[in-house]
Amino acid sequence: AEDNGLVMNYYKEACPQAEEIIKEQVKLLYKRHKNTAFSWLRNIFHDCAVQSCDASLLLTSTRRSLSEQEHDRSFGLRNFRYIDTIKEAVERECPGVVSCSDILVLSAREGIVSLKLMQLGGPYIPLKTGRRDGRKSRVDLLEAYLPDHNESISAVLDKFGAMGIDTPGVVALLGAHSVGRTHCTKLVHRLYPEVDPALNPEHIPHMLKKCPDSIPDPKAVQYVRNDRGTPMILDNNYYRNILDNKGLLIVDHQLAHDKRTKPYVKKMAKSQEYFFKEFSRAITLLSENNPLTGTKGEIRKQCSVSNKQHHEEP
Ligand code: HEM
Ligand SMILES: [Ca+2]
Ligand SMILES: [Ca+2]
Repeated sequence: AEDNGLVMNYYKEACPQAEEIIKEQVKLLYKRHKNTAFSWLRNIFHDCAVQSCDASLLLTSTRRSLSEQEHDRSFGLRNFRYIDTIKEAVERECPGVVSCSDILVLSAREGIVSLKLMQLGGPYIPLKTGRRDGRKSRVDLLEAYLPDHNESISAVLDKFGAMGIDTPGVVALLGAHSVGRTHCTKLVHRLYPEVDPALNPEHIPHMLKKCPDSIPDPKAVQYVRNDRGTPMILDNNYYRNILDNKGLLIVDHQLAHDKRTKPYVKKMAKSQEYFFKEFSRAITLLSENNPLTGTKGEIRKQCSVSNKQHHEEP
């Protein structure tokens, strides 16, 4: 990320209020729908890790192409319509200036603020801007970039390593699972036909109560909270959970047991400060993955459709 074309406060001339408007909108949305903060945090992973922070994630399906949102690894992503709310607020002030990819990245930063990171002594993460929006959804490439919930730690480290994110960075990013939820579809293989013996027996009754069916109705909203202790707070409780065998996903569990990652898990479980330091470093790296700058890409008018599509299908 030496010179990727991104700069601090890219919009200072063309739209000086941009970052403030995004901050205000994320705050207002959080007041009305707390779970929007989880979405902004998850979005930065699902967009930036898939080739580029180019807002490819935000494109919906068209006649010709399937959206990344429709992939099984995107299951549970939500609140996209509120990205439009933020974009519309920015467009009212400066039409056609601020990219959806910058909105996605900055909303993640503000979502992190809503999740109390700063109140706990964490930093306000300074992030560069100047990203432009891609024109295509990359569903065909998604599996090559986004690890699945049961992937090996080796594969996870490789995928993040390709973005320049090292082992402590990966361990810190998975700390995002200190908030939000996981649907039963991603968990039932650990409960049925028999309970995974690696799970903490104290955690099992709760999981069985929340996921009572071995084949959950995909339409029913059945889920377990990622961190029962502090579900709305981005803290280091995740690391204590996974060391205690209360990690929900196989990757969460493995993170606490693989010899490459375990030392960092222990360190982050002990030190909130160390977690915050690594987390903000890794979020910065993730946010700068392979951006489109200069004359590449476009500034989308509406985040869910590329500009060309916008004209073809009004
Ligand atoms: C190996 C990497 C990862 C895997 C396999 C993974 C997988 C998952 C899965 C399966 C869920 C549950 C979705 C659902 O059922 O609704 C989830 C939730 C979540 N993930 Fe990850 N994740 C990974 C890394 C990350 C990273 C790096 C971040 C952010 C920096 C992140 C943020 C979140 C958040 C905030 C939620 C809760 C979403 C909500 O409540 O709406 N994850 N993840
Ligand atoms: Ca992308
Ligand atoms: Ca928590």
